Amino acid sequence: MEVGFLGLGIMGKAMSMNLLKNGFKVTVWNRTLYKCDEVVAHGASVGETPAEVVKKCKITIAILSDPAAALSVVFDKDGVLEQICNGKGYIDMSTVDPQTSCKISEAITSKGGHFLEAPVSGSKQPAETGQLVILAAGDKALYEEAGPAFNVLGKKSFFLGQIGNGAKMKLVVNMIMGSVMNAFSEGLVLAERGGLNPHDLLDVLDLGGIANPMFRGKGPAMLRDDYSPAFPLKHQQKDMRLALALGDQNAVSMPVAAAANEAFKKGRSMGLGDVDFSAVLETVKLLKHPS
Ligand SMILES: NC(=O)C1=CN([C@@H]2O[C@H](COP(=O)(O)OP(=O)(O)OC[C@H]3O[C@@H](n4cnc5c(N)ncnc54)[C@H](OP(=O)(O)O)[C@@H]3O)[C@@H](O)[C@H]2O)C=CC1
Ligand SMILES: O=CC(=O)O
Repeated sequence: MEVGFLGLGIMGKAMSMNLLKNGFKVTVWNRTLYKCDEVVAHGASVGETPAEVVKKCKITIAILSDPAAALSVVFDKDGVLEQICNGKGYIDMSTVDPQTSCKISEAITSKGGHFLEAPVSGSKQPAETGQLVILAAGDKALYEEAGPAFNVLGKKSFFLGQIGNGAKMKLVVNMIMGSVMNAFSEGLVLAERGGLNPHDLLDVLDLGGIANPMFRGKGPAMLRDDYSPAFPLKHQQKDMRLALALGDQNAVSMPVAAAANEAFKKGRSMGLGDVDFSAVLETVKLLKHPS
């Protein structure tokens, strides 16, 4: 199967490499062209524009930063809309809000194309090892057609019904993840300032009822101040912001998520937007040790 792939950031590069390794023919496009080099070295072709990729491929996948990027690649000059037509499918795996997904869906389907939103849960390493969780909604026939690609990219796919449900599920999951990361960061600092060994805290957490792969995976690096980006902090803050808007729309009070959003915003203001979201720990460390 020939697949188009738009966006070769942390996730897109890992996912397109996985498709190549598993025998898919892949044509890629990235706004910053040099980021295509590594996947081209592994056999990918390059399209000069999103439109050119869609023209060549029956199914095109995108995974881009945020709603503005997702909309730009579809609606701008040389964008997806210029070539999408009957018989072609477009799958947006970016984390966006349901309104953005609906706007893209309406535009694609008004041209006769098929659209699926399919944001993913799981980060750089699950993307590299094909262990993502795929949260799809929209065109069921396209979901089934994309099954062989989803089986390579993920360990489990969910079909959640109408457009918007995939985005909503992803935002709920990431709202919880961002809130938990803040509580974890406060715990690490509290343990250390309270005279405990934070490595002991990691061991204790790992044996109890709140044991968590995120604590196990990121905790030791956080204690070394190592924030190599797997999930950039700026994207986690975008997800908190979009989840809070969903809370607004549904009159759900979310004081914990609102506080977590503020902490990620603080992280951005400290210049931490491009490092891993676990760097929110630095916003807790900022508070002075009581004398
Ligand atoms: N990293 C992670 O752990 C996970 C991320 N996600 C979500 O997946 C998406 C991608 O994340 P990730 O790969 O980490 O992000 P990156 O920041 O590494 O990559 C972002 C991609 O979007 C492209 N892009 C940004 N703005 C534009 C624009 N205006 N027009 C065209 N292309 C644009 C970038 O192009 P360029 O190279 O030119 O800048 C790049 O290809 C996000 O929505 C994120 O929330 C979901 C699950 C896990
Ligand atoms: O969106 C981020 C993730 O780890 O999932």
